[in-house]
Amino acid sequence: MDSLREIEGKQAHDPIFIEKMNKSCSRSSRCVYVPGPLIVGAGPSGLAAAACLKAKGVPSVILERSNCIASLWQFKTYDRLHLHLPKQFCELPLMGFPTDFLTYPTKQQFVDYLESYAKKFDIRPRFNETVSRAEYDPTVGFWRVRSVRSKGKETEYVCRWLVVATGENAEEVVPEIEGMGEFGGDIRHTSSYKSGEEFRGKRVLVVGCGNSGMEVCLDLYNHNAKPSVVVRDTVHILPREMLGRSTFGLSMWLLKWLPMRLVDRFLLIVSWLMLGDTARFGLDRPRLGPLQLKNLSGKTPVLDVGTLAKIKSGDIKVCPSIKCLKGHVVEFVNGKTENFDAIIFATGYKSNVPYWLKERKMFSEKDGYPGRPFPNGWKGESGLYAVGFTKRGLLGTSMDAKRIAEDIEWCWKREAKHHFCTHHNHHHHHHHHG
Ligand SMILES: Cc1cc2nc3c(=O)[nH]c(=O)nc-3n(C[C@H](O)[C@H](O)[C@H](O)COP(=O)(O)OP(=O)(O)OC[C@H]3O[C@@H](n4cnc5c(N)ncnc54)[C@H](O)[C@@H]3O)c2cc1C
Ligand SMILES: NC(=O)C1=CN([C@@H]2O[C@H](COP(=O)(O)OP(=O)(O)OC[C@H]3O[C@@H](n4cnc5c(N)ncnc54)[C@H](OP(=O)(O)O)[C@@H]3O)[C@@H](O)[C@H]2O)C=CC1
Ligand SMILES: O=C(O)C(=O)Cc1c[nH]c2ccccc12
Repeated sequence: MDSLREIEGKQAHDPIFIEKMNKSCSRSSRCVYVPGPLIVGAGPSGLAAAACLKAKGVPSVILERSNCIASLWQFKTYDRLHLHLPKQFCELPLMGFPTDFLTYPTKQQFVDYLESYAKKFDIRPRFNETVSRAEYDPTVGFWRVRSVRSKGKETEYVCRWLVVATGENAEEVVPEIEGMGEFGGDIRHTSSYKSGEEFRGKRVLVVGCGNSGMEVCLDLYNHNAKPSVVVRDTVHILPREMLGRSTFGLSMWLLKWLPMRLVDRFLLIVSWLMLGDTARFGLDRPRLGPLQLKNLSGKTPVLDVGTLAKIKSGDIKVCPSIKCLKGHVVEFVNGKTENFDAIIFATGYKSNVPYWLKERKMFSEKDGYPGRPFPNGWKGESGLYAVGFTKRGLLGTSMDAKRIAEDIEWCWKREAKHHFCTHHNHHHHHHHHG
């Protein structure tokens, strides 16, 4: 709140911006000028970008649709979730995890870490503000960002830099299946699955065998539910650890010395020794190796935390694609039918950027990701940036955030110098309140 008052204060003092504002803010909505970058999304990516900017003396404003930071982690993940990459690969820039965290921090530990991260860098997002539209206005050289609050109140923010941090998991993906509306049981996405507790004794069909689907199956089994999993395609399952090290860490280390093809061969051999031939249980492997596939298509290998053993023992059944639903009956594409009490879609997420960002160059309309491949997706034109769209988890987020802050700092300092000699110099004599 204080930061906003300050912005409005500055705006009120600045004849140039009042003039621009009056000319352009034709809508009845409130208009706010943001002197630094505007960041959309207060997940790890938005926080990392704000912190890196702050460390370089650049103030920013974050708009977040939810009522707290890291809403994906706080509201849309299950209870038993831990980070599945070791902690050193999940730290944000400028502040490490506390030393007492174990290798794979719990989701609560990760959320606590993010809270103290926000506190340390004095990041106070504006909550309950959903960005519904953002467009570059070439006549004034600024981005116009419209946000909607709960009572339908609109604000138009005007800024020089726009940082997109809405994430790869902004909206749930649920397939259309014939008869879905009339299914007799509980039907939901993994984003609203908390624990197997409420499924005790129930027959549950989990659709999708990514990391979410596989772990939810195990959780259901541990709560004495009867889980089955739909596997429609090939999948790489790797043990989370091999040779006493994390598979991810070991892979990163080997990639320093060996080509990806050989590291993949190594991963597949060790996986075969540890897990056996997964195809025997209905889990065929893709033709490409796990790292090559991740690199080319973004498809993440499943890091097994015990699900495979339950598939082997027959406690978790593997099913083919669903053909249609009728009452409590699920018909599969192979013609077989089976009764279920609940269906959980572990079918993943998608970006929501094409819904609100009116821009055609940087982001692909099709999938809502930057068009340029890693590591060059972070920068667009006219002060547009993206953080956290690398398909490389929090490691990718950190890289993006650092680069963006460096880029904006350069521009910001140059502008500050320029303004200092002209009509904007009073900005720099203002004191911060609160
Ligand atoms: C179950 C699960 C486990 C994961 N585990 C790991 C892991 O162990 N290691 C790892 O590196 N990665 C992991 N990931 C990947 C995950 O993407 C990152 O951990 C991280 O959450 C990405 O941060 P982000 O800020 O980019 O996106 P998010 O965390 O999704 O944050 C984006 C924020 O933007 C907000 N937002 C969206 N649209 C708008 C809008 N229009 N207006 C305003 N605000 C908006 C959202 O409410 C949200 O708070 C996991 C993901 C999931 C789903
Ligand atoms: N412990 C951790 O740290 C965890 C991390 N994660 C991460 O979170 C992100 C999201 O993971 P997740 O939620 O698993 O989503 P993913 O997108 O990774 O997986 C979705 C799965 O659903 C399948 N699928 C999609 N549509 C259908 C359909 N119509 N019928 C059958 N299957 C379908 C996909 O298979 P197909 O290949 O055929 O498209 C894929 O296997 C990932 O980055 C993941 O690694 C998730 C859980 C735990
Ligand atoms: O949790 C995810 O899916 C991530 O985005 C990070 C990640 C998990 N497993 C991986 C394997 C290779 C590269 C990134 C990841």
